[in-house]
Amino acid sequence: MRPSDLSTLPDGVPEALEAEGIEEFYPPQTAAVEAGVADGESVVASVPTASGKTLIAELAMLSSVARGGKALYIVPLRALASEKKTEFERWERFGIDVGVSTGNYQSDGEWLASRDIIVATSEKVDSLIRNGAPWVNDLTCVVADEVHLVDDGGRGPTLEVTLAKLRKINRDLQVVALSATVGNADEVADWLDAALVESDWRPIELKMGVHYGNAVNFDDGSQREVPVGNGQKQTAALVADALDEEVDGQRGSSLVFVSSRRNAESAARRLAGVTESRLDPDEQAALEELAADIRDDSDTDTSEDLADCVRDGAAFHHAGLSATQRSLVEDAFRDRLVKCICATPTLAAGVNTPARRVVVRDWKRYDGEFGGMQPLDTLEVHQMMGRAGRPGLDPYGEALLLATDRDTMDELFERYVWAEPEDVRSKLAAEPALRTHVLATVASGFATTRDGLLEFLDRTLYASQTGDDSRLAAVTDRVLEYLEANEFLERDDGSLTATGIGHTVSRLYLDPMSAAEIIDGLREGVESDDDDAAAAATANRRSRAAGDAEVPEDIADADFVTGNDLLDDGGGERTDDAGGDAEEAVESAAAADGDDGPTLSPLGLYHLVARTPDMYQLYLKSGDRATYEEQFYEREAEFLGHAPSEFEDVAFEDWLAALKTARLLEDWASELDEDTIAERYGVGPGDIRGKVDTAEWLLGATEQLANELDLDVVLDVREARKRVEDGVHEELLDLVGVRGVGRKRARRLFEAGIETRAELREADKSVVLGALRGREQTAENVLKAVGRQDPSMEGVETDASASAAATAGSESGDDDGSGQATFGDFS
Ligand SMILES: Nc1ncnc2c1ncn2[C@@H]1O[C@H](COP(=O)(O)OP(=O)(O)OP(=O)(O)O)[C@@H](O)[C@H]1O
Repeated sequence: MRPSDLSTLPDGVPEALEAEGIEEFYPPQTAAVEAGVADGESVVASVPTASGKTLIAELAMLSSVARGGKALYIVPLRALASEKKTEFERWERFGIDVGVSTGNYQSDGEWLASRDIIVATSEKVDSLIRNGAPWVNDLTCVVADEVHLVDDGGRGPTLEVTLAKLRKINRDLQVVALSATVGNADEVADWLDAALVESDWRPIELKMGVHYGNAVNFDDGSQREVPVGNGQKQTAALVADALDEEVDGQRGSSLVFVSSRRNAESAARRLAGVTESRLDPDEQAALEELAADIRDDSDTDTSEDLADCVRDGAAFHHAGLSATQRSLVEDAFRDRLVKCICATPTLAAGVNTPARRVVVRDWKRYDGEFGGMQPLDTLEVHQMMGRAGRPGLDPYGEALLLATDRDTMDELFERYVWAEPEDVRSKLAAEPALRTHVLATVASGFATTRDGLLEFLDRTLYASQTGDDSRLAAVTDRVLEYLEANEFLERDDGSLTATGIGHTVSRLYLDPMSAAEIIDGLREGVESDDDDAAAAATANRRSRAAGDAEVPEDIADADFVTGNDLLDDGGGERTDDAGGDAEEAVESAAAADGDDGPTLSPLGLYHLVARTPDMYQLYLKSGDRATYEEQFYEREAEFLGHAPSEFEDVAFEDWLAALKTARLLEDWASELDEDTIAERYGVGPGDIRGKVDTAEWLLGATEQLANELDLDVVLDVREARKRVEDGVHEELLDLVGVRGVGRKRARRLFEAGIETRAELREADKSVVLGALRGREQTAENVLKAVGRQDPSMEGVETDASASAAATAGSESGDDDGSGQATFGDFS
């Protein structure tokens, strides 16, 4: 079957598809068309990676739009949202408007309402529904990408409930769910009342095998000799072997999956030795440039390490990298410039980075629940393996595991090569998931009674899988009690109503437990301020719920698909749609808040939001406990709420971990440079941005809660929020991160008229940066160096005043923390 055989697509689209090289549909695509995907029928497609799932979704969406409808494409990661948007934008020349809505891209409701295809994360869609986005009612087609992630305990329930809500809003909705090959795709199809397209077909052969001794043993019984030299590691031998084999003039690139960030970094450093010796001069020159771009993006040790590896043709990839660095690495790998990436499993979660050879080096991870290292799920390993084989580039893909003894080789064949992936199981019947979704379901009017609520939950995968709703009912009842006790819901004769504050919590996209913690902390702060802040802070200690158990340091860095990455990526989505007029209300409350000055310290507020379940706290590493215990006693009077005693071990550690996170935010707000923050807290630039984004969102929510509850602390909260926000002004974002330019220096450059990275490049960067750093340099010289003399800068310091600024700089925390002169204070 060919695109031109379809009469449902908008005019011109079939020809455009054929011009792109899609002359015949792949077999799973033909099966989906036969199941009615282009005629408005719901379909679940459970097929291997790279087998053309996106086109199945496009056929559904484009046909739906051609019939006058509107389509929504739900992605699991923000990074994927922009990737998909760019992909779909090629349809704009046929009059199809594409929009994206994620935390990063704020798009107003009306503009989104005018789009034909909207791409969004599931959290964003959930938030849009909670905030009553009217266009949601007009949807005719919804695509759920990577639907097997409903199995994820953290984010799965949001996708599950969101699909249930969308289907309740619009009974005729076409649902197209794209899934990896899983054990029970039929159950997912049953749940969605969809036809099932299931297939093992792939456009490129995927050979799976295990390297043991001096050879790879493949699933088809064949062997490939890959000797491991003396002192060499198996991974290095395999990466070298792929690179040394030219097929159609192309050498093979490799993707190596490891269990933690630290492992990714050290493996990349080692493998850089393998790739470096195989680069040609053109590649070397291009990689030098790429390394410079990576250094330009951020000023931390992580960036430095990454740039060093990239210069030699290898890279690491994990959540500690900034978004820009991640995409630079991904693009260079796709362009075959970077020959090898060592990645944590996040990279397997859909971002399009195929390689000829995939090596799953670490197949165990630390599991706090079961203790010790546990094998990864088959599904997860299959997702990593599925990255092997680049369509159109490689004749085949190879996915390899490593064994150092025969028993392990047998185990790996059993567990991953021969095994079928696990079933997808709903994770909805857990209190943390239901706490937030029950409140939102009632607040947005999807249910008004307990029975109505249970009936709604009956539409979920959980209900359809278990057929027994007693557990769901039991957890729901416990959650209802919790929500009532915290005054988010009222129950009267079986009817359920969200309170005013309950509505706000739902719209703000807060976990009700975060909201309860924040409200308690604020109230406590107001009361203890009335009494005596210092005395009250030490009184009334009580135990808090158990937090994270101690985790070995290296393991604490591990970031798996089900862990920090996904949650950081979407969990902290901001809901600017909520309470559009709240800003105004806060203004008036602030005006009425006639305080003489702040009564709650920013650190106290950072700590308050850092201990909510919506913030992923920093871990305490070895040696941290003593540091933060000391700070705990020094800053005790600033904490809001009841601190646990040091004898309550787990709760106390949890409190200290929140203090560490709060201290990072405090350092950020005081404009300490990124490099020093990264080193002090043992984090990467991506982590810093993640914490800051989440804190901004939570402090904004705290401000609205304080206002709504009429607590006399609105100004304090606003002050704390602004400090975090002003850590980097929007206008400075482009400059911050250029190597050697922290936030303070960016401001100086901005004031001197250099407002963008491009302008900085145009100017002689080394001269400018030299001037920024040098003790002898004056502002005047800097301006001269960049060929500008802004009249508003008249009267900038002379040499003498600059050296005075240098001395002051060392006290007030200048940009690089070295006490050297920046270029004085123009303002
Ligand atoms: N019928 C076809 N003929 C030729 N090429 C195709 C066809 N369908 C899809 N492709 C191409 O195959 C590649 C892989 O497709 P796609 O990215 O949609 O796979 P996928 O199943 O979504 O993969 P993943 O699971 O990795 O997200 C793309 O480059 C796409 O353009």
